[in-house]
Formats: sequence, structure tokens, C-alpha cells
Amino acid sequence: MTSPAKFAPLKNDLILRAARGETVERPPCWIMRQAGRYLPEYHKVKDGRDFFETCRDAEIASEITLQPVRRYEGLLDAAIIFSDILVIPQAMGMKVEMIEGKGPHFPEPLRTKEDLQKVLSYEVDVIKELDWAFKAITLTRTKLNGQVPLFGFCGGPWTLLVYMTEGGGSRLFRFAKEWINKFPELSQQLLQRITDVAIEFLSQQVVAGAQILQVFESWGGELSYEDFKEFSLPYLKQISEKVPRRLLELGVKEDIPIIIFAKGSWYALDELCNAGYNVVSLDWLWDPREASKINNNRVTLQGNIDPGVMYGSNEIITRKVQKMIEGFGGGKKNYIVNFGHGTHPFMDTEKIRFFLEECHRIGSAK
Ligand SMILES: Cc1c2[nH]c(c1CCC(=O)O)Cc1[nH]c(c(CCC(=O)O)c1C)Cc1[nH]c(c(CCC(=O)O)c1C)Cc1[nH]c(c(C)c1CCC(=O)O)C2
Repeated sequence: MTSPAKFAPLKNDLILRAARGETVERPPCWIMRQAGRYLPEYHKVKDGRDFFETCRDAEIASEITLQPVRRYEGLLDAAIIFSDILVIPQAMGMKVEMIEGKGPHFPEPLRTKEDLQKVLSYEVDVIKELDWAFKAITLTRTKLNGQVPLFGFCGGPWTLLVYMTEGGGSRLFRFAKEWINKFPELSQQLLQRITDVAIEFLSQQVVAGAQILQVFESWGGELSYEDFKEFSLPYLKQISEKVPRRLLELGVKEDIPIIIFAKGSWYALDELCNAGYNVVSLDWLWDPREASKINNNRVTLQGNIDPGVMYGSNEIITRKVQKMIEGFGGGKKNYIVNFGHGTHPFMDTEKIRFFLEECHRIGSAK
């Protein structure tokens, strides 16, 4: 084990306190995909390079991670390491390309039992395969100099199974659905392997310098309630249970908050609030009041403005921020501001600034 690097003391721990359920002076703010294509400085640094190449270059990845924190200085309460959920399939021996303007592409998706056996027989050495990710985290945390906490993250097992079997984004989920319905046991084996890798990956991200974690189960809403309980929830629970244990083994003494974002899994909110996570992130389909009622202060909720509101007028942004924060009980307890999903490439950086300023203003009101 590498000894944990020494980092500057944290100056803003608002999000860590909110995630742990403490009462705070205002709700912490960050945005999924806060680094990326809506920022002109992202394109400048990326300079036409391959997406995964930029992730693997610690200097570039750390620079891109810091861009939104710098641009919105004092408005963002966390940074999230610039990487992707598909680095786990890569670590498991699969080839993944990012096609400009189209998205991820797996040239050899899992379609047969033999394909699956090949992946299952591949010995994954997380430290070795994802060494570049840990280096990027350590460098980013050093450069952040304690300004805000740094997020580590990974994809949810079901979401990664979708990409690994479909070979990219999907509308019908034909192959993923075929796997879980035709070969449920084999699908469970794959989900278990992904989960094992995810647990080690998240834990090692903390050793490298991550101070808070999020699991993105972005395709949760493609499963029926019954299937969610069979093919997603048990693995999400394993992650929340086993990461803290692994962290103790690795000598990490701090209590690291973990967030679950299971997009579209509205039917499972009650279960997700009991799944061992500190925070449950909500998409914009939720009425904050209804979600808060179901949660009943068990965990901190995160979200959930429709990202599309950023295309609106300032008056409408103000009104929707007001509704959101009020709906989550004023935002001083059990609440973190976020979008209901990520930023879009076409968004206006100044609208996002206005949104963040309004969250600060309205969230600080007595
Ligand atoms: C499903 C998913 C992926 N990746 C991710 C998810 C879960 C969140 C979600 O549901 O959106 C997570 C992710 N992807 C990226 C981050 C970086 C950190 C951040 O949030 O700022 C994070 C946390 C960078 C990225 N990941 C990707 C980009 C765009 C790459 C480019 O510059 O062309 C970025 C900045 C590419 C990517 N990566 C993925 C897709 C489907 C795509 C293509 C579609 C798209 O372009 O939005 C897989």
C-alpha cells in the first residue's frame, strides 16, 4: 500500500457536513458534469485530443477538474475528478472508445456466454489498471489546496452491465434485457464482478485523495421495480457496506460520505434511503416535498432541478430555485444542491453562474 499523501487542510467542508446530516449555514452546491463541454476552457485544454487520453493524463485531468471551481469561485462547494464511469469496463479488459459527438463505443460488447467467460476469467488488478486515475486524484487534491472537497466516483453495476452488453448508449436495451432475462445467473456473476472492482476502485480513490464518493446508476430507471431489487439494489448495497470496511483495512480513519444517484428509480426511493448511503441524489422528476416526506430525514437528499431550466430566463431560474430549496425544507439540513442530471454541452456558463448565485442567496436566507 502506498502511504497516503499529505494534503492541505480543508477550508470548506460544507458538503461533508451536509452529507453527514449536520445543520449547515446554507446548502452546499455542485453540479453533475460541472467540468466538460459547456466550458470553452475545456475545449481549449482538450485541444481535439481523445477523451480517455485526457482522463489518463493527470496534468490535463486535474486542470479540467479545476476549471469550474476556478470559474465559479466561491460558488461550487466540491470538485469531481474528470474521468468516466467506463474506466471500470476498461480495467476489466474491455476496449472502450469515445466517439466525438456520438458517445462511448465498445468494439467487442458482451453478446455470448463465451464473451462473458472471457471477462470473468480476466484477473483485475485495480491498482495497476487504474493507476492513472489515482495519480490524477492525488495531483488534483494537491492543486485544490484545501479549497473544496474532491469527489471520486464510479458507475453502478447495472449501468456498467448495460454499456458492456449494449456496446454503447441504447434506447431499447435489447441486449442488457436479454442477458438478465435469458441468463439471470450469469448476469449476476457479471454484476458481482463489477461490484468487486467498484468497491476496490472507490476505496483506492479515497486512499489517493478523494474525500467524498458518488455512484452513478444512470440506467436504474430502465429496470422494473422487481428487476431493480434483483439486478441493481443488492449490488448498490454491497458497495455502501463494503467500501467503509475496505477503507478501514486500508488505514483510512475518516468517515467518507457516499452518494447514490439511481436515475429514474423513483419506485425505489424508500429502499435507497435505507441502502447504507449518506446521500440519495434525485432526478428532476421528483417533487422535493414528496421525496422529503418519503425520506423522513433518514439521509441527505441531493438534486434536483431540471437541467433544462438553464435554458430559461433569470426570473424563471429564480422561481424554480426558490421552489426547489423550499421543497427540500429550506436547505439547511439534509440537503445538497445539484441538477437532476448533468450539464448539457450547449449551456450558457453565465446562466449556470446565475443559478449558483441564486442557490447561495436563497439558501442562505434566514
Ligand atoms: C452514463 C455516464 C457516462 N459517464 C458518466 C455517466 C454517469 C452520469 C450520467 O448519467 O450522465 C459520468 C461522468 N462522465 C464525465 C464525468 C466527469 C466529471 C464531471 O461530472 O464533471 C462524470 C462524473 C465526463 C465526460 N464523459 C463524457 C464526456 C464528453 C466527452 C467529450 O468531450 O466529447 C465528458 C466530459 C462522455 C460520455 N460518457 C458517458 C457517456 C454516455 C458519454 C457520451 C455522452 C455525452 O457526451 O454526454 C458515460
